[in-house]
Amino acid sequence: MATDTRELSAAARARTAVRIHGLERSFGERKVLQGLELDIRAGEFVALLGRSGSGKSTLLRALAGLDHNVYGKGLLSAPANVSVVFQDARLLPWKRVLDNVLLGLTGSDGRERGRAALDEVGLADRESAWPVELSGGEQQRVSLARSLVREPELLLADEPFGALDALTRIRMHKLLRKLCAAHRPAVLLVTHDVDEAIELADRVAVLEEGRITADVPVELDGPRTHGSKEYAELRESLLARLGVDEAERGGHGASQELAQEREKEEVSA
Ligand SMILES: Nc1ncnc2c1ncn2[C@@H]1O[C@H](COP(=O)(O)OP(=O)(O)OP(=O)(O)O)[C@@H](O)[C@H]1O
Repeated sequence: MATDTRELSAAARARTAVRIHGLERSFGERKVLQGLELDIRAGEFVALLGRSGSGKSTLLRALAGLDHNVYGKGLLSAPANVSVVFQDARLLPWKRVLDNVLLGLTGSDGRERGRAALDEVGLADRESAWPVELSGGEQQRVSLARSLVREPELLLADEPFGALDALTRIRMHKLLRKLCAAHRPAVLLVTHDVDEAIELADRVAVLEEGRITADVPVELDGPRTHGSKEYAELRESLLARLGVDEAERGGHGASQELAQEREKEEVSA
């Protein structure tokens, strides 16, 4: 874990950043969110798992204020200062890297903050590059810098690493952990990857049939490596909850090579 952790006071940690109570959302006859309940405390990192079509992106869009048709007897309270990271970096191709980071940023110290954010994601020397000159992982790092330079109270991430290769993804996990430890936003990360959820989150929630049906704290001591019994038990229980059967389980991220790579990254963290 990063050493530059910004400690939140006990009072700040106890503050609820996101409160969702009885949220409903339908598309025509199809009820996607049905009385959903979820709270996220300030600085807390929650991963959201769920089968394809279970409504994860619908929930994220509602929280981001991008869905003006959320209705029903629901309560949704989220901070105004929200940043969103998507699976594709969504950089403007006609703007250089630093200008992409600065998009919409106000204040006289903008360029300085933008450069500092690029430095945090390891791209200080690429500020004048065009997006097309960057790899997919580098573009996603610019997208993270663009999100965090705004010091959001809430960071929403919709499968941000889904399009990256497995090794780049591991490195991005390490970077995201470092950035979150430094900036302490509340985070809601949508992912299909159970390992990603366990490695990054304080809590893992499962969305099924429009509701949160499991909300599990990740209480693993030490590095979250695949080798530990606790990790394996939590992974199994989440996969079972998602209805992934025995034959499908070893899959994503479980190869020996990736497990070793993860451990190397943990040791150097
Ligand atoms: N604008 C829309 N109009 C009609 N139906 C929609 C709309 N947006 C989402 N849906 C439907 O709502 C359901 C949930 O979609 P959503 O994108 O939230 O799922 P998801 O859990 O994010 O899926 P995935 O993991 O595949 O990305 C799906 O059945 C989808 O077809």
